Amino acid sequence: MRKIDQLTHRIMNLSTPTVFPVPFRYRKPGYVALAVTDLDRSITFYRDLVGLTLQERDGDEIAFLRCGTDHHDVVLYKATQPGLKRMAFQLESAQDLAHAHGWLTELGYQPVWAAPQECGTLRQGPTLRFRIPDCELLFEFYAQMESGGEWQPTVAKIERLGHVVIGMRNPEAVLATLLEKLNFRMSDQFGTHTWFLRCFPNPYHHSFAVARAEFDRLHHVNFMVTDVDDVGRALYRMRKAGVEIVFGPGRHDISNSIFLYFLDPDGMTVEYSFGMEEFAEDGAREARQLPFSMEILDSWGSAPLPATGKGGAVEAASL
Ligand SMILES: CC(C)c1ccc(C(=O)O)c(O)c1O
Ligand SMILES: [Fe+2]
Repeated sequence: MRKIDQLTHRIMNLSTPTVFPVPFRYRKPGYVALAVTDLDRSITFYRDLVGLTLQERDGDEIAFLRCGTDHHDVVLYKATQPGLKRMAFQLESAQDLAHAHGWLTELGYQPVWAAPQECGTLRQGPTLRFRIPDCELLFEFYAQMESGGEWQPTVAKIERLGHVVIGMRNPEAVLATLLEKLNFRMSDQFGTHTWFLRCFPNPYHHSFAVARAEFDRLHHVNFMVTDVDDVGRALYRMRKAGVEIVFGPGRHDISNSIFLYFLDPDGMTVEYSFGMEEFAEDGAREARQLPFSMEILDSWGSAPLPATGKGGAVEAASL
């Protein structure tokens, strides 16, 4: 059997923990922390063109934006280089968070509790951070975040922060950890380079996805919208504003989502999508190993421009 087939066979059989059930459950992808080179420029983009609301800014260094009732779904940090600072997941409860701490410690991942002052700035309860082997990405778990109050859509009826896709130089190692140790479930593999994962038991086809890349980097941040017209209107809004459209509009036959990808001011890729396959907690279908084909990637017939998914490294800063 070819090495790549052996690899695929191994990954596709990773879908449940091999030791015993992982002692915590996810509520949802919580928020994404991005490094941007010009805070005002990015606030204007994510607020006026993407449609998030500026909830709060901490001087000229940090901005909190939301697309729902949580205090933030995106946190922007002023930095010299654009990139992905961390990916935060909300767990189902404080008990899940406590169990996660013990579990991650047992695994030797040396999780650390964010300082109380930072939790205050983030308007979050206890917040855990850690890295996993062979991966630069900083993961964050929390259970409580202050509410930002009712959320009123503006230019788009965003439903939620949908998913984050990361490029990984060692996807096999990262997948083995995510699937065997961190309670992710595989929804589909696409070709030999992209794996779509659910943070269990969140039902959406993917909250997190891993793509093979030459170094650990952000591929894109996705926002799920309520209406297909949100995608159509975005196409013309972005064109009018001189924002580069890099892929779509189209339909991913993987998750059945209608999509549009465009670049933020730092060249980081943002995706709007409408519709997505959902999985029941019990009795969900098996993961598929889909062959790479452009028709599956976009059944409408578009193809991604080279700039798609290229902007921004995963920040390798200390915990
Ligand atoms: C091009 C990327 C990695 C991709 C492919 C498929 C879907 C989907 O089926 O929803 C995505 O959301 C993607 O971002
Ligand atoms: Fe996506």
